[in-house]
Amino acid sequence: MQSLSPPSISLKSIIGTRTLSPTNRVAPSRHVVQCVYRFDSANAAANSANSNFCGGVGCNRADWQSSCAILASKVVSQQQDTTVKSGNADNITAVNGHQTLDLVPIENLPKPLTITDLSPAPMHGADLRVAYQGVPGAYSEAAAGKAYPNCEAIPCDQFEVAFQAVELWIADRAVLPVENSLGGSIHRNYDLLLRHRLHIVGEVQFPVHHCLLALPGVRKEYLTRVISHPQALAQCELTLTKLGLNVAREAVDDTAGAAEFVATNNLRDTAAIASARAADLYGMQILADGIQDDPSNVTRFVMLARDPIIPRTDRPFKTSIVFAHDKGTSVLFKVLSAFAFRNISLTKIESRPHRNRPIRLVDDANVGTAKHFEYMFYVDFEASMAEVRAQNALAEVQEFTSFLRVLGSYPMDMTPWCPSGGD
Ligand SMILES: O=C(O)C(=O)C[C@]1(C(=O)O)C=C[C@@H](O)C=C1
Repeated sequence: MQSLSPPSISLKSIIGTRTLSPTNRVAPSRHVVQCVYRFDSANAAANSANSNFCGGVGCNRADWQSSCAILASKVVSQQQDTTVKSGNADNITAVNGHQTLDLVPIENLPKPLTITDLSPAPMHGADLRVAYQGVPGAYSEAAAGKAYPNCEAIPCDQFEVAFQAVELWIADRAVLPVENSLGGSIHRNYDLLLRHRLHIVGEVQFPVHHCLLALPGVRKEYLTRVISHPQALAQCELTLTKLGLNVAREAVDDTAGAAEFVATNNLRDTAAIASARAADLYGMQILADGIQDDPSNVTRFVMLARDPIIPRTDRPFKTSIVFAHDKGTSVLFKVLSAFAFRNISLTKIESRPHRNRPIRLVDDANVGTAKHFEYMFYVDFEASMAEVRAQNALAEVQEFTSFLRVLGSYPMDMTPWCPSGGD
């Protein structure tokens, strides 16, 4: 990943802040159903017989019991002419051969929430409000539209702000990228998943189709740098080189923000990697289309909510967990065998530093002190927490681990594969 070289670009300085009006807020729902996941093997069969094992809330066992609540809020869909809506079929038009939403003048685009905007306040429920990181035209906005077609997408200037927007009832959901097929994991969001108490309630896999954008009239030869989100730069690295663009790469907070930055500052020596929709929104021309190094470039986003959904067995589900062990990686094989013995496929393993205890010292009087790095392991597996085999697997995992948390059990994205479709 390229880091910013001086002068660094602060998107905050170009997008400013926004004060929330009362109508920008979400009322807490009154319809709340409680439920609890139990991984106790002795209770597993009973839990499964009681199809959604709702009703019990007491977490009187170990800390790996995740008690939770299901929000049964009724969301009223309502069109608001002044707001950019992601994925609303009525607004879609074809521009430059791409599907885009109707264009909105830049000054009317919603400004991203910042950390200083976050204050909880009730509101009278309208559309489902979905927080994403970036500015309008970001892939995350489009992913929010795919996940919740009639939602009101709320831009946030940082991932952390999107988490907090949901926790403080400013938004109902957050849609955040966790991994890309070329660029790999978005580590920041793994760390934030652990730090916050939100639940994963769904996933969307979104085809990411990058364009090289410049101001109208600018030619490739004028360019001295390319700016974008570090993931986008990584996903286009080979193609940029093939295009002869051996110029500086600079990282900014999001792809559409890069386009906005070039447009706002009238930079004729700088290109942005972003979506065709960002080109439309910020008045940029597309110098090159489809510049991702692999045509089937896909980013996986997770949807987060304050409360989990009830796991089911009538469609494919995935479950995401995070665990740690006092003795570090030595336990990994045992943990993973709990899934292998039950024929449960893992779809992802990620490890991150154990922030509370990053180093374990092992003293040996004869040879000195070994310094082992400690990790948090994130695992996604293909089963629903409503299945006995998943409950039994987690009961076993719990025996080997000192910390275990279920991040969510949610439907897998099974939408038909269309790699060139999204931007
Ligand atoms: O910058 C954006 O447009 C984003 O939505 C962020 C993001 C990411 O974080 O990976 C999302 C999808 C693409 O992989 C590139 C960037």
